[in-house]
Amino acid sequence: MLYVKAPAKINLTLDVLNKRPDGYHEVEMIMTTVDLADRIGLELREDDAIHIYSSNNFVPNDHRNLAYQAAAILKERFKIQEGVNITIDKQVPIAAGLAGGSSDAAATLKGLNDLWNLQLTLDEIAEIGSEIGSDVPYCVYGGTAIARGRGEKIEHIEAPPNCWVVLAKPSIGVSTGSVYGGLQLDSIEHPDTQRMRDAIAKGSYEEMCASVGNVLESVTLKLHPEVSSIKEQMKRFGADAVLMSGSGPTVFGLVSNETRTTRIVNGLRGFCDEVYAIRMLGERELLD
Ligand SMILES: C[C@@](CO)(OP(=O)(O)O)[C@H](O)COP(=O)(O)OP(=O)(O)OC[C@H]1O[C@@H](n2ccc(N)nc2=O)[C@H](O)[C@@H]1O
Ligand SMILES: Nc1ncnc2c1ncn2[C@@H]1O[C@H](COP(=O)(O)OP(=O)(O)O)[C@@H](O)[C@H]1O
Repeated sequence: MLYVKAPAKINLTLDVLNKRPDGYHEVEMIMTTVDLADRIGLELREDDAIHIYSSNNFVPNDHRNLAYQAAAILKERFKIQEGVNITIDKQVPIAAGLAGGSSDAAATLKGLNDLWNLQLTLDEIAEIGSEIGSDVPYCVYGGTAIARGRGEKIEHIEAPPNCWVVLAKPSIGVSTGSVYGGLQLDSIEHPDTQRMRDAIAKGSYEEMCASVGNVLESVTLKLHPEVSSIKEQMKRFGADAVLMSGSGPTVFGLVSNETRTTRIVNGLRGFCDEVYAIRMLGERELLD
């Protein structure tokens, strides 16, 4: 069995520039990997089948699973006669704005590239990943990056200043498509992506905290007011910056010290079922 890590991401910024004729939105967003990951197990089968196993009942076990789609696309493109058992040890909250499914797909592509000896480069794997979902190419590389286009054009940047990240996921799932669909393009308050980029380049934690922003936040907050109260609680307990990740509903808080991190986690436990205190993992080479 080959095991591959599939880490979650958070969006430090997420801006939407316009809506494209193909229905997708042109984005500009800074993403960074955090230290919370699914573990994907890959085991080849002699027959032609792809089987998904997961102890989490919310993980689809058929073609709807993005890891299944990753295996299917490689099998078809490279005419592979073998099948594969894919075991997903789910640690990343589902439908949360943390790219868990996309990261599972990316890890499956990378693992099968090795097992089937396909000798694809990371760029080639990312290109194939873009057919599965907009976030998959970023997940193939991991680390810290600016994503553009519909999310698939990746520019790597340096890691942000390290800090604690508190994640709080309310027990609702959010559909990414309906959040993008609910966006009022003429009344967007754009985050300052360049300011975030400069803050990261300077290694300034304070500037980074002052520059977070996500245009999808107001859409999800309207649909799910509980996200708003989690944001308020996180601020009240002392996070230095608080933002929703991706299309939500997970809220993350950035915190510079451990004592305050513990206080925030304890404070949130009464309000929210899923709370995690983790670290940023913004360097690509730390991922394996
Ligand atoms: C919002 C973000 C931010 O990182 O992440 P999540 O909240 O999913 O983690 C991403 O843009 C999500 O990427 P991903 O989840 O891969 O989206 P896809 O499967 O490609 O698309 C799902 C749906 O979202 C909408 N969509 C997605 C990406 C984009 N740039 N414009 C869009 O309008 C489309 O309606 C599409 O049908
Ligand atoms: N491997 C997977 N893990 C989790 N969800 C998956 C997976 N494959 C497909 N899905 C489906 O994709 C949807 C979005 O899941 P996920 O990738 O966790 O969220 P997000 O895109 O918000 O980060 C879920 O509703 C789930 O049914």
